[in-house]
Amino acid sequence: MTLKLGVPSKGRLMDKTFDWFDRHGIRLTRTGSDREYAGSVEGIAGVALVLLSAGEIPRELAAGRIHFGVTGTDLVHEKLPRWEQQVEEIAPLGFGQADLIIAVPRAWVDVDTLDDLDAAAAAFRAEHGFRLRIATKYHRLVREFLTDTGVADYQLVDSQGATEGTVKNETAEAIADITSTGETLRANHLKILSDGLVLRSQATLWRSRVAACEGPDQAALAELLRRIDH
Ligand SMILES: Nc1ncnc2c1ncn2[C@@H]1O[C@H](COP(=O)(O)OP(=O)(O)OP(=O)(O)O)[C@@H](O)[C@H]1O
Ligand SMILES: O=P(O)(O)OC[C@H]1O[C@H](OP(=O)(O)OP(=O)(O)O)[C@H](O)[C@@H]1O
Repeated sequence: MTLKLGVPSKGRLMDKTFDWFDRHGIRLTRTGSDREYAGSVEGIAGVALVLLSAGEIPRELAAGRIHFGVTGTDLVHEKLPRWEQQVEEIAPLGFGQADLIIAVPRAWVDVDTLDDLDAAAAAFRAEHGFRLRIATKYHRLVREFLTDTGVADYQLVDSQGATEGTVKNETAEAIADITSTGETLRANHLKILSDGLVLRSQATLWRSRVAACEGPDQAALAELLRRIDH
């Protein structure tokens, strides 16, 4: 069976992933029109490129529909329960670094730590009759983190994008999202809690443990692992 390599189909991760494989003697290219999600692999036989949304690559790996895939640590940890059983981390790629953090309005001068947030959440509930809302798309990771750190009186509200805007829009009081330069947080008058780092993420090459059993082309597999020094 052709060895299938899943790569983000657009944006910052796609270009840097192509560069990374190029440095390892494997040339990935998009083919067809700008809009067509088709690609080719040169420099190694028996490998096919599958262009996918970064957010869907964890699921495709877990289902065994791709043998290898590139996506962020954050997306694998969020989307795959017990991810270690489903995928193997082959190599961090050194780009796409982002921190998943908890942030609150800068104007909350008394709230700098998770303990402060816990106290603020209890006070918020007493005053407003509903739980303080934290907007995020990282439901599993944030819930686990807040449980482990003892923050209780909150609710998660789903935000699939522009999460930092939810506080200004009054659909949430706090957020949990990834940050890289910190500019989006600053522009939206938010500050990171001093102990509010949930996860450090970067783009990573993963191997499906499920697809490994389903017989990819062994020569292609050996050659790919040799090229990436694994
Ligand atoms: N500002 C950023 N700097 C560096 N990495 C980032 C940044 N924002 C997101 N990332 C990383 O890029 C990866 C893809 O993020 P995201 O889910 O936002 O993808 P997307 O570009 O919206 O793609 P899609 O909608 O197709 O899934 C994630 O692993 C994330 O950690
Ligand atoms: O710390 P910074 O360098 O400012 O980057 C952080 C921003 O980048 C990502 O958003 P993206 O551009 O993917 O848009 P989205 O929020 O609509 O997903 C992330 O969700 C933050 O909003």
